[in-house]
Amino acid sequence: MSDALQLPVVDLSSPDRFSTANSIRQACVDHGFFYLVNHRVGEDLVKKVFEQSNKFFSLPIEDKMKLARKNYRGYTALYAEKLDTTYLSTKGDPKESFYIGPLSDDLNQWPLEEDMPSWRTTMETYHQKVLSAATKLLSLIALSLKLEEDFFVKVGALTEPMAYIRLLRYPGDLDPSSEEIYGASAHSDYGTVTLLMTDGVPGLQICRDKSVQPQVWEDVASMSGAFVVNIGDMMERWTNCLFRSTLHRVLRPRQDRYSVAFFTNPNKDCIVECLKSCCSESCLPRFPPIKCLDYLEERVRLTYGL
Ligand SMILES: O=C(O)CCC(=O)C(=O)O
Ligand SMILES: [Fe+2]
Repeated sequence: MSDALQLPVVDLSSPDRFSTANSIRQACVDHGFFYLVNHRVGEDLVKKVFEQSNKFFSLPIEDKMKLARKNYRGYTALYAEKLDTTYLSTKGDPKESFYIGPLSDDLNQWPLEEDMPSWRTTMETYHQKVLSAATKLLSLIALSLKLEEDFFVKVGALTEPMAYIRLLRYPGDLDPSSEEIYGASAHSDYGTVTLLMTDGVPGLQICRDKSVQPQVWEDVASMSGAFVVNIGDMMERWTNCLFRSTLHRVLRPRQDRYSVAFFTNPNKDCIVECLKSCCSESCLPRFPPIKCLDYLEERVRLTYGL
């Protein structure tokens, strides 16, 4: 991994907001991916989330299946998801995951308190902290697009946003002869921004230009303590492809790999439509306006082959 790609670094706590906004713009135009540092999500909390995640995935499969995914929350077993929906031959991705959605409703599923006493509070705290980092980041993204800082607040995106934690485990001990090469097959994320933490085991790759064939894939180096942030498809639609929703995938690891993704999707009724600053007579909107929930439901349906 010595020649792995180093991404641009964005400092979320820098007092110079305009210069930070400029570096975000550059990173989103060039890569659609960057490292986020000084995000104020404590190291101890991140460590606890990985410990609790490890503990949950170590449970017997029967126990995990008691919390099987409902209403987009809960456990998905190995091979349940196929992120590359264009790839017809494989059975699904060899990873297991657990989703925790907005804390404001009662739809989340939690392991029994007596089995995992600090699970729920750890995940709830992480949800709140990362959402607040994402909210701050979105205000800088608004600035970077020459919009008012509170643009995403004003369009309702941040009123009860559909924000999800996805805990992930990619097993390292799969049958070496099995056909899957990828732990997570090639995909782009659906929402505005994703904030990813990993345990440092390599595997993440990005394809910077999805229109060039054959595709060129580059390894992404992890940076201890930093989030790897990437732009999702709704932000790509908002910016009329100025900001890229970059294709990425995860190679099947040689040892167990754990990661925690945080997907920031707008409020379910928020309309995502081309920003005025991103279109002109010579650069027409490439996508029609969509309602966030309709768009997400369609993407999730394809991922699960429903
Ligand atoms: O596990 C990773 O490093 C990436 C996960 C990912 O891309 C996703 O869950 O959308
Ligand atoms: Fe992803």
